[in-house]
Amino acid sequence: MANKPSDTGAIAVNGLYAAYQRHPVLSDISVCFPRGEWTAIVGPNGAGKSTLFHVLTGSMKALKGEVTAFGEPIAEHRRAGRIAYMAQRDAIEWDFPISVWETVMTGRFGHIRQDALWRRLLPMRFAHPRHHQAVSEALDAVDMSALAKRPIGALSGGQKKRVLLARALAQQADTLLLDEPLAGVDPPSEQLILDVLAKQRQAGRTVIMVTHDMPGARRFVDHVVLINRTVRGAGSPAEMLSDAKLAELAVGMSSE
Ligand SMILES: Nc1ncnc2c1ncn2[C@@H]1O[C@H](COP(=O)(O)OP(=O)(O)OP(=O)(O)O)[C@@H](O)[C@H]1O
Repeated sequence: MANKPSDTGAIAVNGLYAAYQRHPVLSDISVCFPRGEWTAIVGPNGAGKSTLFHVLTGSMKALKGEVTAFGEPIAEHRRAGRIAYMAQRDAIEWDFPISVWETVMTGRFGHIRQDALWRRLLPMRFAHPRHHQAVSEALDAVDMSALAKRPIGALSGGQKKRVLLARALAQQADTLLLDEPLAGVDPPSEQLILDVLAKQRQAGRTVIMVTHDMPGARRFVDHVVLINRTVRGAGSPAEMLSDAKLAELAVGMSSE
């Protein structure tokens, strides 16, 4: 049974509909992502998982419905830089001639916007020391400090994922939205990313990730939301990730 939206959630979605042109993708999504917990969003290809993130991040407008974060409209929460988003790897132009450090620094833009005007006009290397500190900590967390000066086009697939994660971490947001952070990475990078996310959760952050990695989800997350165009279930990993439940999800049947 899908859980009902409530103010106790980091993010509460109520009666959400979304479509591309006239093609409906999300229908009557009502779900609550518990605060301070690590949630996996699971569903088959084309189920609308990324689309839900597009709505939560404000890059796509819902047709209908309401989304709140910590009890306030999510747009306010976003404006205050309290939601970080890690897109899928192909959302970035990797041939763009910028370094790993500069890419991670772009995660600070929400905070830099609040700096004094004279500081904002300076080149990025003169940004306030707290932004440098946040970038250094994020690069350390994903073990990429040694490659800080490397052009992003010269990274491996797993390194690119780590850079995207570091950019999200550099935002120092209280909620992390991660679209397939484990896709296409080798086992050491996967372990590192899972460890980083476990630490974020221990630090009290709310972590919400889309994943197809069932073993990782079973081992690590607190909560699972099943989506196939609408919410097909929400609950513990043991309950939601059983073979029977996943088989139902794949064919789009409701388990309720
Ligand atoms: N920009 C777009 N224009 C039109 N249709 C789109 C667009 N983006 C996605 N879609 C369609 O919307 C549906 C949901 O896509 P979405 O990317 O949200 O699914 P997903 O669950 O994230 O899938 P995957 O696991 O494959 O990443 C799919 O049928 C997809 O083809």
